[in-house]
Amino acid sequence: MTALRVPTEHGYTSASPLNNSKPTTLTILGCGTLGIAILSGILDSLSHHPNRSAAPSPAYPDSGAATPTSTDSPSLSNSFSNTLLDTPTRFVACVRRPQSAKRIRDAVAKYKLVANDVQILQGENVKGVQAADVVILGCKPYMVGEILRVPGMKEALAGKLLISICAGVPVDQISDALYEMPYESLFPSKTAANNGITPGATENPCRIVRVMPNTAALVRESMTVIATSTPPLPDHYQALTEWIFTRVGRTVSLPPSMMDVSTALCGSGPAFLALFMESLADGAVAMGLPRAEAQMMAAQTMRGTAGLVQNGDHPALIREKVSTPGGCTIGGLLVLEEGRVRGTVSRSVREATVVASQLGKGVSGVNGTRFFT
Ligand SMILES: NC(=O)C1=CN([C@@H]2O[C@H](COP(=O)(O)OP(=O)(O)OC[C@H]3O[C@@H](n4cnc5c(N)ncnc54)[C@H](OP(=O)(O)O)[C@@H]3O)[C@@H](O)[C@H]2O)C=CC1
Ligand SMILES: O=C(O)[C@@H]1CCC=N1
Repeated sequence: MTALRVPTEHGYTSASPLNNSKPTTLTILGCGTLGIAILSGILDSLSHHPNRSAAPSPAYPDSGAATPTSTDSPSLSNSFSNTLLDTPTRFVACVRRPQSAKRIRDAVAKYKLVANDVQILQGENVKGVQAADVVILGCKPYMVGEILRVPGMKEALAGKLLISICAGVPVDQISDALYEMPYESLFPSKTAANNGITPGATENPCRIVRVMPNTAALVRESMTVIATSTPPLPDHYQALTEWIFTRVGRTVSLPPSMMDVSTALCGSGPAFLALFMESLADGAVAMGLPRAEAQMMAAQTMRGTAGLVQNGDHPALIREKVSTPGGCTIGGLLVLEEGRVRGTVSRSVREATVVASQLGKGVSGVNGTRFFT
């Protein structure tokens, strides 16, 4: 038996009559640009495919390519049923300002089937976390301490899964804000001497996992990196994390040491690619193409090229195949090389990696101070 609950046109019902656990609630603590993108992507997934947990993305409607990890897999279903934790069907979004609340309301309004199950709270973070089974921490990196160190937060999080999407904030920093201890020491391995207890340790701490999605979660095309945890997440929390981020794109697991470069490549990547796309369109506009067509054509060309790479073609081979001897492509490519585009783009990823590593430290002006002491 699985304990998966599925949304229907008439509301939410349990897939199994034997499962009477309460609906699983996902709270986004700090629901701004990225939080809304993730929430919208999940709602889109649920509203288009209420009976399918591995819904294809709107960008590739027939392929299901954006969701390679099917949550229909027995292992995931079993993970949930073992703990009576369903996939989330209720959502809470926490912000401070009325205009932020309105922004969320406007964004979720179009997902009529599920929008009624989105509650927006202003200035009620602890209440939002109390209602949650799983929490996404979506505030700016420098706000993490201030948001987590409020009375009642630690208790509200007890035993729950806390997923941080904050750039440059290691798990230990979150653990320190909540428990004043490194994360690993919250879960001591049991020996005869300690009986699994560390002096001063918190009872029932939350599990923390760091992930790095990107803004394409809105169209369910995020590339999300899920950091491996020490100790590993319990299976049902690992499955829940993967469920959430496969709703909104692809996922990969990497060690925590890879999170800053992942932030630069995947988190910042849409901005870098948007700049390149604009440059392509600008060139075409300069040669007489109308702006709207130029932008659409640049976007589709970029997407098609990404598709070729995802289909197994090496980028260098794509370049060679397109470059007819004496043709226009090699002419254009050599202009790019003269402009040192490859070195410049690579350097921007290196720069963003170093800046990302500083973002959680609560200092301002991290750009322009690349040579940290
Ligand atoms: N934007 C992106 O593409 C990416 C962002 N990230 C990371 O995601 C996180 C969020 O970024 P982004 O969405 O751009 O930031 P936003 O500023 O858009 O969102 C932050 C949200 O947090 C809310 N917030 C701030 N303070 C509080 C508080 N005390 N209590 C409750 N809510 C609060 C804000 O609302 P209000 O002002 O009303 O309080 C706002 O809605 C960052 O840590 C960033 O590093 C990672 C990858 C990509
Ligand atoms: O620019 C930033 O700091 C955030 C993190 C990655 C994308 N946006």
